[in-house]
Amino acid sequence: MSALKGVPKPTDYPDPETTEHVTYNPSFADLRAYSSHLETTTEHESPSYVSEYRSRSSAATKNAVDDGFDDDDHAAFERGLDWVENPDNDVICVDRVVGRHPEASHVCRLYLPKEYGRIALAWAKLLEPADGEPVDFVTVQLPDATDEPRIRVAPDAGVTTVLGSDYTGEAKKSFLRLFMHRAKRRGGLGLHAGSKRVTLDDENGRREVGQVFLGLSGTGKSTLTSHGLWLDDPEGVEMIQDDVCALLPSGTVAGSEGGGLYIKTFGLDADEQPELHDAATDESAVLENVAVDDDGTVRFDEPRYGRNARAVVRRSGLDSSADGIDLDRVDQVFFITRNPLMPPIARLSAEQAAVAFMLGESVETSAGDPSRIGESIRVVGTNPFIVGSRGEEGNRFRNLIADLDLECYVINTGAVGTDDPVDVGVEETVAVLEGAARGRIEWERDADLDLEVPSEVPDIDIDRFGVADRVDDFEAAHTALRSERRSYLDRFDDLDDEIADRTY
Ligand SMILES: Nc1ncnc2c1ncn2[C@@H]1O[C@H](COP(=O)(O)OP(=O)(O)O)[C@@H](O)[C@H]1O
Ligand SMILES: C=C(OP(=O)(O)O)C(=O)O
Repeated sequence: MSALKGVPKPTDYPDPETTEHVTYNPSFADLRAYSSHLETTTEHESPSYVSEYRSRSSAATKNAVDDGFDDDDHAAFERGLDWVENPDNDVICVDRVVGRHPEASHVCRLYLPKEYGRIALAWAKLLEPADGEPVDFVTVQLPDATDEPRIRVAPDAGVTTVLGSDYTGEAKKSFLRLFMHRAKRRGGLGLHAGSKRVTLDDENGRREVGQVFLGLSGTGKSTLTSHGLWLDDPEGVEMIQDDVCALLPSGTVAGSEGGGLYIKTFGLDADEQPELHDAATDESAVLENVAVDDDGTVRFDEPRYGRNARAVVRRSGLDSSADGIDLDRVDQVFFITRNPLMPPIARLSAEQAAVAFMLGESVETSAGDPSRIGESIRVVGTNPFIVGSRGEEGNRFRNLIADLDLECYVINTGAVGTDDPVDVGVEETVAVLEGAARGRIEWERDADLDLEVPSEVPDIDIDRFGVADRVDDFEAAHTALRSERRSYLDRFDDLDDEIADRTY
């Protein structure tokens, strides 16, 4: 039993190099072997697993900054530490690095029971190996420790204990949450966002456009950052990062995961998303909660184990991956929404962008709370992993983008309209993004929405997506939405008034 009271520091955990019962940095092959009893091997020779927990347990997650910890919370850390220290346990420990930029790079250490090698395998493929630097973040994940999940995060110490959940996303997000927290402590901001670089060569000459996409889990960051926009050489797209970035005061958008992506696979279609489909059917992928028959046939179209089916795909297996994970310069920021009263794209002023950031309008997806799929939600920064004041987060976002000459847009990747809704499909969003990158969208003021919306987008019939035409009593719905937005923003005491005053 550890003598420690409270939250351990990373250095309080046993040294995996010298502790006999800890298997340190096993190979991918070994990690796979430890979970062979849980594996169905796919037709592509990749391993596939089914987990008991198939999404994050957000309601069971507390952090010491926002929630305040009592003895019970501290006991969760002691439980994790005791388990790692106990020589009777078969412990594996894997080190990885999150982030490559010198101002946003941290060594992460994950401890797990050996039989859950599959979690370490999937997670280790997302990140890059560490090179012996001191450890910054530690997570202990013990899926069988409790009947109900309990996830406790101590941001300043850099440690997380996950009890009772075997979902790989808990390990993944435990480190990314702290990566974002450290970026904020250093004057930047962690973003739940992906980034890409689009190279264009058209009548306006050769140029590169850096794009960043902020969105809630399951709303399109990976899909849109990985998509090649159907461009042909010498034009092209590079996926730089798909999930979490750090906006540094210099304007650089530093990436976090240098090894792979944790993509959603339900409905993954070879024609619609060729790059991701190829990567998910590569031997190097790790599948979770995907329908795989006993003979190894993979069925991405079947929600056999729920809709939050996932694959870890390697950047090396993804055609659109860039070598780097940092975007030196961002030109365009897209807020992904799923609010049915929003058009497929609207152009925002810098002040409206800070409003969009704060509103974080979306709907619940299978990655968040599967029991509430489709319900409207607001999450500041579309980032459920913020630690600390949300209002200050909005002020920081506005201050950081104020000096960068950015174009900001909100895009709706869900349905437009409530009474006669129409889905904005991936192909339509991709056309909108290509139009925005080339500067070929014609804009007009929409008096109903009080926003700038497209009158023309090359290759799609944008008139099909008129919001007011698809809502029976649009005026009443829009008035209610505006006042709801305003009272929501009023809840953030420390949000600067000039941001709240720009509510659209
Ligand atoms: N217009 C759209 N744009 C992006 N994704 C869409 C769109 N319509 C439907 N989808 C689906 O939504 C899901 C988005 O998941 P993903 O890209 O993994 O989200 P994230 O990376 O934000 O967690 C995919 O299953 C994708 O096929
Ligand atoms: C892993 C998760 O996040 P994302 O969908 O952003 O990959 C998750 O929320 O479970």
